[in-house]
Amino acid sequence: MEVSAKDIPALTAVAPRLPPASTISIPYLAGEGNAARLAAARAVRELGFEPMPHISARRVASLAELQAFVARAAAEAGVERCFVIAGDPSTPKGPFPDSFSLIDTGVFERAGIKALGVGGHPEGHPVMSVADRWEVLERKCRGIEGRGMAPSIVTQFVFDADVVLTWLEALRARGIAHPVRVGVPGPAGVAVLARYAAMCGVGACASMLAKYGISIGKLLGTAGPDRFVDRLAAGLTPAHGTVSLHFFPFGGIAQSVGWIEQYRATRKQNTR
Ligand SMILES: NC(=O)C1=CN([C@@H]2O[C@H](COP(=O)(O)OP(=O)(O)OC[C@H]3O[C@@H](n4cnc5c(N)ncnc54)[C@H](O)[C@@H]3O)[C@@H](O)[C@H]2O)C=CC1
Ligand SMILES: Nc1nc(=O)c2c([nH]1)NC[C@@H]1CN(c3ccc(C(=O)N[C@@H](CCC(=O)O)C(=O)O)cc3)CN21
Repeated sequence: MEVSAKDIPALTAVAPRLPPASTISIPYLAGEGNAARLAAARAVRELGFEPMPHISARRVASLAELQAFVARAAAEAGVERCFVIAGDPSTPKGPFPDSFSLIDTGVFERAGIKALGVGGHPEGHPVMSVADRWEVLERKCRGIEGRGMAPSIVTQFVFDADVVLTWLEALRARGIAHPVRVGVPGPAGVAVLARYAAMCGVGACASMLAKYGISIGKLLGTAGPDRFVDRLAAGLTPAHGTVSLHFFPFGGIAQSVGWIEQYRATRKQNTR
């Protein structure tokens, strides 16, 4: 589950209902600085979860800033896993244009970080061709492994589970065997989901939205990932490797946790 600094009170409220040691991602939002994200990481640790701060390459001003952030995250919040991502700014703020340039500093393993997540893009990517995408993903994973850390992949959210299944097949066919967390939008109002899709550059045509359960004629309604998770669970085979979910709680933390509880209760046979 992804929880930003300002959502820590909401996480605290539902904490007893989440499995202990769940990984909680702390995204790098434009409005939240390093101090706020460090405080969030400490709070996540104190609640008994595993904090995974995101580092957005294009938002980091200097190597010194990166070193200080990772060192403090490790020392103050016991952080052992981070997620590296390029980030949306069209011009990098400092010396890091992409995720690989962060990995390549050596800062993470030197600070005792054990696992690094990178982004996957089942539906395509705003700036890279298909071939570049695979090459970049392989290079990032190799870089992480070469530095003695464990790579994992967290995908950008999509609305169509078939797109994810096809992408997973291509990923495994290329020999990339690392665990994947599939980004899934938690339940939210249809207009909210459409707004996040637009903000995050996620293509959401009517037929994909329909597969998620969103009908264009019902913009005032809400939609949850029931059909998406059903379809994904039905389509997954051992050949798809280790796959779990990463919730983007666009409709609120409590709503996503409530959805997970309800889904578990009604579809026990599909959960692992
Ligand atoms: N997968 C996910 O969960 C998330 C994805 N994103 C977005 O996905 C995009 C790609 O991130 P990564 O896969 O980490 O790429 P990356 O760091 O592996 O970079 C791959 C290539 O794309 C170029 N690039 C990346 N972002 C760019 C941008 N905003 N403007 C111009 N060129 C850019 C880089 O310079 C590099 O050549 C980012 O813009 C990021 O904001 C953001 C948050 C979460
Ligand atoms: N391209 C891209 N950039 C991202 O930053 C990003 C993704 N994709 N995909 C997955 C997550 C989702 N993320 C986001 C992006 C923006 C907000 C954000 O601005 N939230 C505002 C409310 C905006 C609104 O409701 O219109 C906030 O105050 O929380 C939150 C999470 C971060 N991640």
